[in-house]
Amino acid sequence: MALVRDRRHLNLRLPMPEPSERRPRFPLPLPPSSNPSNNSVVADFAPNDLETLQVLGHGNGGTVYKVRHKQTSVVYALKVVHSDADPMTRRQVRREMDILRRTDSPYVVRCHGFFEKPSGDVAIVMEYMDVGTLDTLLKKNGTFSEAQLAVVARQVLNGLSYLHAHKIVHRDIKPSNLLVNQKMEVKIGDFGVSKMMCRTLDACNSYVGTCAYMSPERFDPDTYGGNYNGYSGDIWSLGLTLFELYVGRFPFLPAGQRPDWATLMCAICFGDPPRLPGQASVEFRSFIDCCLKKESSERWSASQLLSHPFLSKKSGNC
Ligand SMILES: Nc1ncnc2c1ncn2[C@@H]1O[C@H](COP(=O)(O)OP(=O)(O)OP(=O)(O)O)[C@@H](O)[C@H]1O
Repeated sequence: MALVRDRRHLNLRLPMPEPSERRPRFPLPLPPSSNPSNNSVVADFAPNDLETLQVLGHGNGGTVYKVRHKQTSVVYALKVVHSDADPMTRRQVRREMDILRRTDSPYVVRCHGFFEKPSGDVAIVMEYMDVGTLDTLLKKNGTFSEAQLAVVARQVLNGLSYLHAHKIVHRDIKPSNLLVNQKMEVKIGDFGVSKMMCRTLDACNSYVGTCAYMSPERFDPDTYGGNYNGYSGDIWSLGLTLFELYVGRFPFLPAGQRPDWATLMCAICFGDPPRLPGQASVEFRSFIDCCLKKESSERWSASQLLSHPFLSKKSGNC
């Protein structure tokens, strides 16, 4: 049985090693991007260029700091994975670097550079998102209105549409991986368990990511869509994320119930998709239904959802 790490409420990860991805460690500098037209800025940073201001958070992949570039005073977020991290965590941060250096979208958190310290610590310099995550906002301000969710959904779908067009599956869409800034821009972050699909029929390992947000076909590919390719799994996770931001709690479990892996898996695979409360509009209900189709082949794609009527709701600040 997979290792279940229950670090905090609803953050159940199933970090299974992926045999196809057991690549040897490579020293920095990283291999060049396969996309020569990529103009995302991956600058030269040295550890001494940056001054640490505060800790922003801890994830499975390491610690994220708010830092300031000493010469330019520009503030960044610095994700550091320490040299003593387990091999899987180090593999994840290298995968995250590999993906971030290939992405260039206003809807994906921007990467400004990488470095490896002589101690073996590996660091990613990222754009600083000064509000935090959608999870932070939910805890601070309470639930989101439909108009706010339409704004969030449009931005995340633009990000997913970009990633999927570049054959990148995120595999861990959830409120704490969607970053927000003061301009109310929402960007996809944390690519630690993401995957670049090299071939059209590449299978996607089912047991990575946060299991609470996993789609039925990740647990049971034969019943819910056969060849699991991952793209529609990101849409399921987005549907659950928006649902949670609307009702203020994770949809599959009664309020206050502590989740365990088996209960969640049964609810996701054998139960009906969750239903929004009665006051939800027809458009929102339809949008969530299109994301939460249990049969993965019936789920709408990111580009289809971008033309769903729910997204034309009048905008509202997060
Ligand atoms: N670019 C960023 N700007 C501002 N804060 C950030 C940024 N990236 C991450 N953070 C903060 O650091 C925290 C930890 O991020 P990290 O990506 O390491 O893990 P996580 O997504 O919270 O957890 P997990 O690894 O379990 O998914 C985030 O929850 C967020 O609060």
